[in-house]
Amino acid sequence: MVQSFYDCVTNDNEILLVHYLEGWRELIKFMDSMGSVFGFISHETMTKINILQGYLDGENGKSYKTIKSMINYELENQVVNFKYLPSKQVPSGCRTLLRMHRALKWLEVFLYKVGTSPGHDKTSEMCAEAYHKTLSHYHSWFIRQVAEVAFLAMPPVEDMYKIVCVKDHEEAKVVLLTTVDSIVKVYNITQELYTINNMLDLP
Ligand SMILES: CCCCCCCCCCCCC/C=C/[C@@H](O)[C@H](COP(=O)(O)O)NC(=O)CCCCCCCCCCCCCCC
Repeated sequence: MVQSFYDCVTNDNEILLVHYLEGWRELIKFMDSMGSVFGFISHETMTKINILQGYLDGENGKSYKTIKSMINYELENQVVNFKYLPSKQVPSGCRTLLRMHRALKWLEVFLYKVGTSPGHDKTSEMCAEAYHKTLSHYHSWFIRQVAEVAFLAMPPVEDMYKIVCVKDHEEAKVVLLTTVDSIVKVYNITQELYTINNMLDLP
């Protein structure tokens, strides 16, 4: 997963969509190993990945090579709707990736917390705290309630160490902070692209 997010960024600071999606697929594997309670989150994430993969494999796939080229292509071809979400069309790549981009901020804050809070074993609290600071702002009341319930099922920190294949907090800190580092790079580049194109609020 770290490798995919690392490989995402080219020397010109472009983000390769194929690796971005691979990183997300790896995250889903972690989530799936935490239990079926997270199934709906996993399913939601997979739906978004599949939309983007569909564009990447489609006839205009070359235009979806990087996030920047996707934005340019979709803007030039009026694929992005700034006013509402058309119900009968596949959502644009830009609005789909924006949802994942917002979730990436949650992940960054959460992993940083786990990596820098030795002895803090309440992953559910750290997860909820990260969610309140980030992704929850974009979710309806209903989704927020469902998310809160799912957080209660988060495994204890020792189990999370096993999931990320480390034995104690010291090792976890190195792995998690390296991960955070690569996520931050990807997040910042994406954020800048969405900001200059006025696309941070796409419906
Ligand atoms: C394993 C812990 C998982 C905690 C996940 C925290 C985020 C919880 C949010 C759950 C909401 C999902 C339900 C659907 C939301 C959608 O309404 C909403 C908006 O979409 P729309 O505009 O098309 O309607 N969708 C989204 O915001 C996308 C949410 C994507 C959530 C991705 C979560 C990824 C989690 C990766 C966990 C990896 C754990 C790694 C541990 C080492």
